[in-house]
Amino acid sequence: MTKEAANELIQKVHGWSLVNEGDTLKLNRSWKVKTFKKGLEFFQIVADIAEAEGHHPDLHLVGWNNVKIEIWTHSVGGLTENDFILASKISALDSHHLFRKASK
Ligand SMILES: C[C@H](O)[C@H](O)[C@H]1CNC2=NC(N)=NC(=O)C2=N1
Repeated sequence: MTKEAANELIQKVHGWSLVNEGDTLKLNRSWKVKTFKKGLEFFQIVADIAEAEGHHPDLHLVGWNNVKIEIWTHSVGGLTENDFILASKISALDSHHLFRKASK
């Protein structure tokens, strides 16, 4: 989709940002987790959604408690509606117990 279309849809997925990485549009969101293992727990829940959707995010767990998820569609080298659907399903998770308070 175009940058214009993405700019419209991004407003509907709370907490996510639109980034342009090497000319590829991606969705991006970060959290701070309480512990390293809670980060992995979060990834497991996200993995279950990804498998159910047949759409898979890039998962990063860096510096023990910084989780970043990027979503884009590799096959088109940019964003599709599926990326926004996956992002909103991740945001709808009840996973507050895994995160540090400040990072929401
Ligand atoms: C065959 C299979 O459905 C495809 O390879 C899917 C799997 N999950 C995917 N996930 C994402 N994010 N982008 C893709 O292009 C993609 N392709």
